[in-house]
Amino acid sequence: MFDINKFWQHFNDEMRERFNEVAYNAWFKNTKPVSYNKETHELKIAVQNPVTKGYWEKNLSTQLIQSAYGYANIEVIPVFQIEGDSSTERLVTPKPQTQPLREKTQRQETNAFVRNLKLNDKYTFDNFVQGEGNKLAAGAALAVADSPGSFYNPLFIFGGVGLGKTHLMQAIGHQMLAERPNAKVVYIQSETFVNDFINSIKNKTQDQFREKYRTCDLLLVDDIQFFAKKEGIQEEFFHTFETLYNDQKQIVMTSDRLPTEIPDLSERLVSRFTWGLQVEITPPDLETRIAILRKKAEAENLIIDDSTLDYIASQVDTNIRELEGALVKVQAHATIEHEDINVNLAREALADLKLVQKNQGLQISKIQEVVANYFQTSTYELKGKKRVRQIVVPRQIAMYLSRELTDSSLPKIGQEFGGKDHTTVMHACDKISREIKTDSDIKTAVFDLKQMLDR
Ligand SMILES: Nc1ncnc2c1ncn2[C@@H]1O[C@H](COP(=O)(O)OP(=O)(O)OP(=O)(O)O)[C@@H](O)[C@H]1O
Repeated sequence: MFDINKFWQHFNDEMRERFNEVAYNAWFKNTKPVSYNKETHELKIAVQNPVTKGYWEKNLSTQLIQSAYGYANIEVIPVFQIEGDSSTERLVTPKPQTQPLREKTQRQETNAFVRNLKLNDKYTFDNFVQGEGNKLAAGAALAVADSPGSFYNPLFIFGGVGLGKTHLMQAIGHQMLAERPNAKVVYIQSETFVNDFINSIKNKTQDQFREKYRTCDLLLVDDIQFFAKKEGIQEEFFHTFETLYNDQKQIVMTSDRLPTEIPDLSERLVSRFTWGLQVEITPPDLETRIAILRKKAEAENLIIDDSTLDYIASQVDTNIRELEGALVKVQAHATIEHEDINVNLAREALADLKLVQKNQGLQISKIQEVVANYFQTSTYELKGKKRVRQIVVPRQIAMYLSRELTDSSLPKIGQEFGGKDHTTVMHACDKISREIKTDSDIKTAVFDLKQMLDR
C-alpha cells in the first residue's frame, strides 16, 4: 500500500538535504501531494503558482519519480495543478520558447575573465524576504539562478521604485558566482550600456565593447526603460541579446514597466523580451514589511520589539528603500538621544517625515469615486465586468484619467479596476484619447472631471 503522505515526508527529507533553505522554501514548502491513482499511477501534486509548476515539471519531476521508485518500487506519473494562488503579482506567461539556433556550447570555465561589476554583497537570496508581492518574481529568479540560460530566458522583472528588482537580479549573479567563481557576470545600469556604446564609437573600440557584452555568461541589465527612444542603442542591444540568447547565456532585465509600455521600444526587442518570462513585483503588505525590517534589524544587531517594528512598517507602505531609510532614521535618533528603541522614540524620529505615501498625489480610488459620482454609477460597477455602455464609458474614462493624472503603470491601473489586464487599460486609454477629438460629450466629461480632480 503506497501512502502518499509518508512518501511525501520521505521525499521532502531527501530534498531538504539537497537544497539550501531559500530554495527549499520556494519549491517545497507550499507544494502538497493531492492524490495517487493506483490504476494509472498518476500522482497529483498541488503547487502554488505557474513558476513553481514550471520548475517542478522541468527540474524536480525526475527526482520525484526516482525517489518514488526507490521508496515503493512504483513508477509514478507526476501531474501538477495550481491551487488557490491569491497573489496579486502578475505573471505574463511566456510564448512558447523558441529553440536557440545553435546547439548548446560547452561552457568555458577556464581562463574566463571574471567581470563581477559592482554586485552589492547584501543583495543575495538569503537576505531577500519573500512575501505576497514578490514571491513569483523571487521564484522565477531562483529558477533562473538554478538553471541559467535554459529556464526563463530572458527574465524580465518589472515593478515600482524600490521594491527589490535590483536586489533579486543581483542575487542571481551572486548565486552563479558562488557556483562557478570563474563565470563572467556583467551587471550594468542601462545607462552604462548607452555610455559604453557611445564611447566605443568615439574611441573606435567597438570590438572591445562587443567582447565585453557578447561573451558573458550572465548579463544583468537594470532599468531597461532608459532604452526608450534610443534607436541606435536598441539596435546594438538587439545584437547583444541575439548572440547571448543563441549561446544559451542568461539575460535578466529590470524595468519600471512592461516592455510594451516602454516608449518606442522596437518591435523586435519587445517580442524578444517576451520569449522568456515577465514577472511583476508589487508593493509589500504589512506583514512582509515587518519581516524585512526584522531581518535588517537583526543584521545590524538592533534590538527592536514587535510593536515598534509594526509601527515603523505602518509608516512606509510602498517603497522598501524608504522603509530602510525609516529604520536608519530611528536608529540614528536612538543613538543621538542615548535611548532604547521603542514606539515613542520611533514616533518622534519619524514625525517630521512625510512618509506615508498613500496621501501623496492623486489616488486611483479618488478618480474612481469622482468619476462614479459624475456618471451616477458606483465604483463597484467601474471595477466590475458589465459591458453596458452606461458603465463601459465611465470605466474607460476613469482608466484614462488614472493614466493621465497618476504615475501608475498600466498593470497597476488594471489591478485597481478589479484585476483587469493591462491591454484592457491600454485599449481604454487609446479609445478615450481618440474620442476626445471626435465626441464632444466625452470631451466635456473629461474636461469637467479634470477640473474636479484638480484640487
Ligand atoms: N524582499 C526584500 N527583502 C529584503 N530587502 C529588500 C526586499 N526588497 C527590497 N529590499 C531592499 O530595498 C532596497 C531597494 O531595493 P532595490 O534597489 O532592489 O529596488 P528596485 O526595485 O531595483 O528599485 P529602483 O526601481 O529604484 O531601481 C534595497 O536595499 C533592497 O535590499
